[in-house]
Amino acid sequence: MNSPEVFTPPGAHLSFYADFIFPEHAKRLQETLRREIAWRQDRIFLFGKSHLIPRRQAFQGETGLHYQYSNLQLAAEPWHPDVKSLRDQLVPLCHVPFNSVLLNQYRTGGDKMGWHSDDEPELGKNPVIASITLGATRRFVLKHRYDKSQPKLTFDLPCGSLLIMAGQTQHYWQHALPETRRIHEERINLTFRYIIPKDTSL
Ligand SMILES: O=C(O)CCC(=O)C(=O)O
Ligand SMILES: [Fe+2]
Repeated sequence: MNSPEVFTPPGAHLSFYADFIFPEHAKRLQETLRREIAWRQDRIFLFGKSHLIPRRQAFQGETGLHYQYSNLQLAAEPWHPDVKSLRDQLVPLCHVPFNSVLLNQYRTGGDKMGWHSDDEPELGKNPVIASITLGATRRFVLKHRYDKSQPKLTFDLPCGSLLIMAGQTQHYWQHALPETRRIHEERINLTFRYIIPKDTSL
């Protein structure tokens, strides 16, 4: 594996590995996950109205973990073995004991994710998020939350790439995956996270 390209604009720390997974392996993995993941298209409520989210997703990890997102609470499903082996590669690389992953399936360029930060309290302070792309290259953009003079950052994330967001990135920056109508192929994205387990003994 080549060393990453590192980007450190004010308040962010991003490491980009263009070729984290070999192309043939990445392609096979995409096909396996497309077939074997229990993808769901949930509804969220925004300003009193219900919307189908513009992508499909799944949440996996250690038993008992939950991911809270808008009005949704997803309980962790058991690791898919191929997802678990990616986790096992990322733990020593990032020095983070990732215990969960959010999987997103963008069926075509019409599927997308709006501006947000991954700053839920259960991720703790300065969470490290490791993001793997399989399938179509889509544009991933970041913008500073407060300092509008900071230029936007754009990454074209290719199949098999890894982008690590670390440091204060989630406090000072938002990110999004805009729709790209000219793309008709699927992209699958896996964002590995460490969720602080709730102490159930209390
Ligand atoms: O699909 C992507 O690259 C971004 C996913 C993301 O931001 C998230 O899951 O929080
Ligand atoms: Fe995110």
